[in-house]
Amino acid sequence: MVPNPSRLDAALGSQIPVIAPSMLKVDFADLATEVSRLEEAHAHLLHWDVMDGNFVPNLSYGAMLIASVRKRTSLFFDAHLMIAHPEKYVDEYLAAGCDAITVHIEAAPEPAEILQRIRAGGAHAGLAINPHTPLSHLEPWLDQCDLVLVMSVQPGFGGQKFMPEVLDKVRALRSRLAPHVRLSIDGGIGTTTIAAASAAGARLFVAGSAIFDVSDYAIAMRQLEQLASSSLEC
Ligand SMILES: O=C(CO)[C@H](O)[C@H](O)COP(=O)(O)O
Ligand SMILES: [Fe+2]
Repeated sequence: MVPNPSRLDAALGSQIPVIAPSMLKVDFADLATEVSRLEEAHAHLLHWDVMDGNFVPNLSYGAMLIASVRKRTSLFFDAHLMIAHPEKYVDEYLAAGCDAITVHIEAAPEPAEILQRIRAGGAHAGLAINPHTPLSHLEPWLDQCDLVLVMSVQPGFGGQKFMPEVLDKVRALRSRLAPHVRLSIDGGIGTTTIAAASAAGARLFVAGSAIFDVSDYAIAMRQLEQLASSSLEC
């Protein structure tokens, strides 16, 4: 299956909040079933957390696994590359069928070429920013991005506590710096935090524990969606 960027628009609508299940807490022994359960729960996309044990102190999976799941589903694939030297690997993620590929500004401080390569490969290009990195590092590249992912935990692990101080970044991006970019927030998003993230301007909400720690994924996702929708900033 080839990447199809227009499906992000279909998935996101204009300003409709979208929940992005993080494929970090799935049952990897039964991955195909997990993907079917998410499809049945009306997930629009899958968020793939790629960790290299170098850029972050944890190791997850890579392009081979994503490519094998690509054969089973047409869901939008949102790859979050928490890896050093992403320029060496981005082509593998394009070939694996990712529809959006996000690299960290801390791993690619001069990302123009990599963003251009992602777009040329037919995918949406995203930049992620860690909680303690100033927004000024992102600013020169915002007009070359389709997505910005604001980390609301230190990247590397699921199940961490949401850092409310990152909401200032979300607000600045939304209101001033990048009002047209799809704003994603990742880490500690759940029923007690999603409303604040939505009110600040996030529209794509990555959630791991808040979905996979609940037995019914559909109920978990619907509740998050409702909380996000009822708190949209004006
Ligand atoms: O990028 C990530 C971690 O680096 C994950 O997407 C994130 O942690 C999701 O998990 P949770 O919702 O449990 O915080
Ligand atoms: Fe992530």
